[in-house]
Amino acid sequence: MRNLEDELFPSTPGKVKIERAHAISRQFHRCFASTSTMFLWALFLIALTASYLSFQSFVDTSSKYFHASWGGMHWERQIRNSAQPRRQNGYSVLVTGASGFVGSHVSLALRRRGDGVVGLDNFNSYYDPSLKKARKALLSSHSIFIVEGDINDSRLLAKLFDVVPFTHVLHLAAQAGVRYAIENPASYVHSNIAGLVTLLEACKSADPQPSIVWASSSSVYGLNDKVPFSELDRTDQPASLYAATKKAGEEITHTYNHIYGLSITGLRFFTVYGPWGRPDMAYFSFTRNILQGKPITVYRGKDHVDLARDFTYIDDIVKGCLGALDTAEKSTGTGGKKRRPAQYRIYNLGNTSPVTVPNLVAILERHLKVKAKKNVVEMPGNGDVPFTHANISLARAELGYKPTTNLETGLKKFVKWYLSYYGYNPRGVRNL
Ligand SMILES: O=C(O)[C@H]1O[C@H](OP(=O)(O)OP(=O)(O)OC[C@H]2O[C@@H](n3ccc(=O)[nH]c3=O)[C@H](O)[C@@H]2O)[C@H](O)[C@@H](O)[C@H]1O
Repeated sequence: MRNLEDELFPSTPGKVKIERAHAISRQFHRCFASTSTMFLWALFLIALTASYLSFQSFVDTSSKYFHASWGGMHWERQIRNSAQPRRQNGYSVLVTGASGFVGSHVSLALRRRGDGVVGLDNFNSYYDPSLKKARKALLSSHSIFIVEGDINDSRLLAKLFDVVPFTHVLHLAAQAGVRYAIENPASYVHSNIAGLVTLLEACKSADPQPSIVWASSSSVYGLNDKVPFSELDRTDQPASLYAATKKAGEEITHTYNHIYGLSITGLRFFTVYGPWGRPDMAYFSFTRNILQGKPITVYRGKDHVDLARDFTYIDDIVKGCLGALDTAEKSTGTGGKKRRPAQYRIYNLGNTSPVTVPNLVAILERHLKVKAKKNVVEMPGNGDVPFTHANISLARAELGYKPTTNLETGLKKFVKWYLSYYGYNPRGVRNL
């Protein structure tokens, strides 16, 4: 009986050697053949994986592209229409942050007098984006088109300047809020530094270069205690990262003015308030809480001194912005080089009459006809300054800036708007 070994190795010795040799060689070939097959399979799999990955990245990139809310002939037509001035020698203004508080007001004012306006806004969720969408709808009803995009998107900016020879850029897009900088410092660097530089790069390369008017802040005066704050006062002691990024913006814009001939006007806004305002600001959140019967926190300075702000009404700020745009000279650069020195200006846009925070609350109580539940606490060390007070002589002389609305009147208008927008609904949800 042949055992298993016999089966494998036949009994003839000589033949065995030969057979064995053939068997080994066959096995070797089989083995080699299977190794090379495996190798080929492995190669095939690697190639498949690689092509899958590159396809995925293509899909990612293109989906980013295809899903971007900008681009295409229809989009370009909307941009051109919106940028078209309706008056002789009217401007074509790119307004960044156009769905923001100040941005929406100035855009409407520009449109009303016949200038062309294209808005740019990223609709971030720092505060309720539905308010920004509502402002967008308002602008849209006045034929102002707002591009949904970020000032950090250099391709988008290049495209916008490619489609429209903007005469002016009103740069209001920013991460606002003094105290939020403690929670999210990176957002300030992203918008107020990186975003600003990306925008200035686009402006510097644009042909023609636009004139730039942009929002700095009263917060740059920081710990300065010489009042009222004048543009000549020191601004090297910021109390918050917000203030530091705005101060950095003033230095950065100076550099672009110096090297590339961009015409620059920086406006230091003093606590702007009014209808369609920012829900994160004290007058707005106090109103909401008072109406909802919730307590409000009122900060107080050292030695029980009340905090005070030079609250400035939005319509006055709008006039200041228009004055700055109207007196802005043309930029002097081309092809990334300046041909001669360009205009560089900084102005305070305040109200010149500071009001204490308890006084602000008292005015709101009167207009709302509701008593506030106040929690008075020591001002936390989170970036606040005890007071602001603008000297506006320069803006008055050079921009024709003349604020006319006091806090009493301005808050009355704000409360009227607030109640019509949100209704009396105690939850503060908009009644549609
Ligand atoms: O001029 C500016 O450049 C800045 O103005 C605004 O900052 P501020 O002047 O700090 O306004 P805002 O927050 O309304 O606080 C007002 C007062 O209420 C006090 N305050 C605030 C909140 C609170 O809960 N309690 C309170 O007492 C608070 O201590 C303060 O005394 C913009 O937000 C900012 O983006 C920037 O534009």
